[in-house]
Amino acid sequence: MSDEVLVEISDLKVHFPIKHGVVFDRTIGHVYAVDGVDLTIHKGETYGLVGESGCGKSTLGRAMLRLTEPTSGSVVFDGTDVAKLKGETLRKARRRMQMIFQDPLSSLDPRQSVESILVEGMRAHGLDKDKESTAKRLRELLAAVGLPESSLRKYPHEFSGGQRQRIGIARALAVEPDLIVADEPVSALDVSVQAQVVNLLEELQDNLGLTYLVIAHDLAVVRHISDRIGVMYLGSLVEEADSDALYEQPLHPYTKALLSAIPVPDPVVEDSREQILLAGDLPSPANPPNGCRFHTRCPWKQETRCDTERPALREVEGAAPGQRVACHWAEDIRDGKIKPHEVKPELVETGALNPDVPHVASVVEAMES
Ligand SMILES: Nc1ncnc2c1ncn2[C@@H]1O[C@H](COP(=O)(O)OP(=O)(O)OP(=O)(O)O)[C@@H](O)[C@H]1O
Repeated sequence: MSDEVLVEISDLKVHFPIKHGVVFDRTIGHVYAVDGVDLTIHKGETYGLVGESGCGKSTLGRAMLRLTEPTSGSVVFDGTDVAKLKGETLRKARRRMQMIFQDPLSSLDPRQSVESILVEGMRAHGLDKDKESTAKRLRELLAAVGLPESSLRKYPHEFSGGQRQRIGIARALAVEPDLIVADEPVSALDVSVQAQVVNLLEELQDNLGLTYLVIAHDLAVVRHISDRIGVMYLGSLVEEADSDALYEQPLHPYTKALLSAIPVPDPVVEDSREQILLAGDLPSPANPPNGCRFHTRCPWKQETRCDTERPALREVEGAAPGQRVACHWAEDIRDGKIKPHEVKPELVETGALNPDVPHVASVVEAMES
């Protein structure tokens, strides 16, 4: 990873209008899917974006690539503001930023052969110069993702889930991108296959100098491949840090809760660990709470600052270099000066935060073996 910045996102907002009415389509509100995100990705790094379903991760990824139009803010890619690009310049910039999706079957056209899928993007960007060099490139792409040459004549339904994801990766690579946004790239795959695809992504990054934004709700997967991690909650980043620092000393109550839901394989350690339970459901992004968005579920919530003042993402003394947190009380919570409130058992609602226990443990094991 270099110090050179590839993507700089500033105060990015994506608000989807909520329409109502049969004759007149009135806007009666907005879904604040992304609501003021600042984020920097360096060349060659893997930035992991985590958070519960619905917190705005995919929308942020899509807005970065301008597949979704941002409401405001800027996305500067390699020195150029993507939001200002039009026509040919936008098309050129898009070649350099590709996306891999969660469900390769629905993102690959079932009527197209693998050859046609791979050539399509190359053709759109004028990279299929002549028959011979295109054939050579197709062979290289398949070799890079570990598929046999015979795959070219086959159709998506003839492959397994893991193989289809390899086709999706080859399709992204076909246009020689610099940045790949991988939206839940392995969550639809079997555990053993997940590790293979994650390892392939890492290998490709080493060989081709790619930069990744990996979106996932599964912290185990993100930890393994990310250099840095951003934790999202209701449209904004609540914490950002180097991967190891985030796991060793999480500062935001939401990050602590997410991490405490990951099981540790050692039962003695597991029993002695603090389990942070969150009260209540994730609020609707159409009606986010005032002040700190997390205050309705936070075990450390303090009157009245948390309900009224939205905390900025900031550095905290004594934290790891580059670690930033959006909590008014991060130091006091870390130093034990503020104790968590007791959560009434009937209010406890951890479903969304409680990953499937054996699943997460086995992914980690498979990746470490
Ligand atoms: N095109 C759209 N129009 C209206 N609302 C949308 C649109 N796309 C997403 N949303 C809403 O924006 C919010 C954020 O969605 P998003 O898909 O970005 O979240 P996510 O964190 O990626 O979740 P998931 O993992 O379930 O995809 C959700 O409430 C979603 O319903």
